[in-house]
Amino acid sequence: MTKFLFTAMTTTPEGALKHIGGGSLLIAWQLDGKRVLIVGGGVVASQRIESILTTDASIFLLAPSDGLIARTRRLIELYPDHVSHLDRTFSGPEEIHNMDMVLTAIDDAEKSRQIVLMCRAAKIPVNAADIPDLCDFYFGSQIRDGPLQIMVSTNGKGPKLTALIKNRVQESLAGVEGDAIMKVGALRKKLKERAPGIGGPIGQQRMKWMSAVCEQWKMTEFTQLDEEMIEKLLDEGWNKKRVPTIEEVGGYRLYAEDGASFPLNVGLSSIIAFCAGAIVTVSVFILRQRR
Ligand SMILES: C[C@@]1(CC(=O)O)c2cc3[nH]c(cc4nc(cc5[nH]c(cc(n2)[C@H]1CCC(=O)O)[C@@](C)(CC(=O)O)[C@@H]5CCC(=O)O)C(CC(=O)O)=C4CCC(=O)O)c(CCC(=O)O)c3CC(=O)O
Ligand SMILES: NC(=O)C1=CN([C@@H]2O[C@H](COP(=O)(O)OP(=O)(O)OC[C@H]3O[C@@H](n4cnc5c(N)ncnc54)[C@H](O)[C@@H]3O)[C@@H](O)[C@H]2O)C=CC1
Repeated sequence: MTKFLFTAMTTTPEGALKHIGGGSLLIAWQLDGKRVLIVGGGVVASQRIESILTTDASIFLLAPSDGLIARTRRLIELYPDHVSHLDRTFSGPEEIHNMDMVLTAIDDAEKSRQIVLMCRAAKIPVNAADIPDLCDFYFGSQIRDGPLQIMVSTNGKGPKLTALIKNRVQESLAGVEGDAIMKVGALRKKLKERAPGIGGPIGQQRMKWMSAVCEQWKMTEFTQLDEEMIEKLLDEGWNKKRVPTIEEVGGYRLYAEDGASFPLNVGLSSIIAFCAGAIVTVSVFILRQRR
């Protein structure tokens, strides 16, 4: 099945056309400086706050104090610069005025529907936790590691399964990806300084070289990059139109596999040291017993 989906994404347009419709657009929505209204203060609202806190949006949490669960209350206390509590029940269309996004998470389906319709009239994107059919977009199960963001969605068909599939994806990660991406980001920034310009032949060359480096280096090798090594990688690589190895830029090939959590050389020497220590301890113990 996975293969099938990949095929649809990567082969000819005719192949992709077979799978048109029925899905959602998966995008990373930038909310910097935007105003997000969350209506409700229960379990789902607290999850919504946590999701939106990963962005740079201003959150307005509209719910009566006596309906807040402890987690929501705590989030309001912890992040006063990001979350403003509006202590009341939803009163009418003026509540959505100037909002860029609205999320309802209330235990009142009729009110939720009314809020959605108000948002629709005002052209404000809206998610109603209890009415999938009326949502402009769905939430999904998320994995986050710095700039790495992975979302699993079943398009409203099986929310619990999203969490289980997310766990499987999480298990397949080495835990170094976020760090590696940060370093790749720093490398791309320096490359653009060295070879500036948007598009054109220089843009093509930059993309080709960056893609080649990403393909040939391991994730764990990227994590070693510091400013000095980045300069060397650009001197020896970009300037000479080739991809140097990690050793050539002053790093070392530490890991047997991307997922290995200890350096091979340190790992081996630790094992030898451990075995030697164990032999000495056992010998001393046996000698003492004999006396
Ligand atoms: C359509 C959608 C709208 C939206 O909320 O955006 C929606 C709708 C509904 N969920 C309901 C139930 C449950 N939702 C969860 C959990 C999650 N639900 C999430 C998303 C979504 N839920 C959107 C579609 C996502 C998709 O399919 O890809 C997750 C992924 C993200 C998040 O909410 O942040 C988060 C897991 C996060 C994580 O753990 O990683 C659990 C399990 C649990 O709580 O442990 C249950 C109980 C078990 C079950 O029903 O599966 C019901 C009530 C159904 C009823 O009354 O029977 C409705 C309304 C309905 O379906 O009518
Ligand atoms: N999308 C999802 O993942 C899930 C959705 N749900 C649905 O989400 C909804 C919320 O679930 P929970 O957070 O568990 O509910 P909850 O009962 O814990 O919280 C409801 C909150 O809404 C507030 N509220 C009610 N009417 C309000 C109004 N008019 N104005 C402002 N605040 C109001 C209450 O004070 C309370 O804080 C339910 O309809 C539930 O069926 C439930 C589980 C998962």
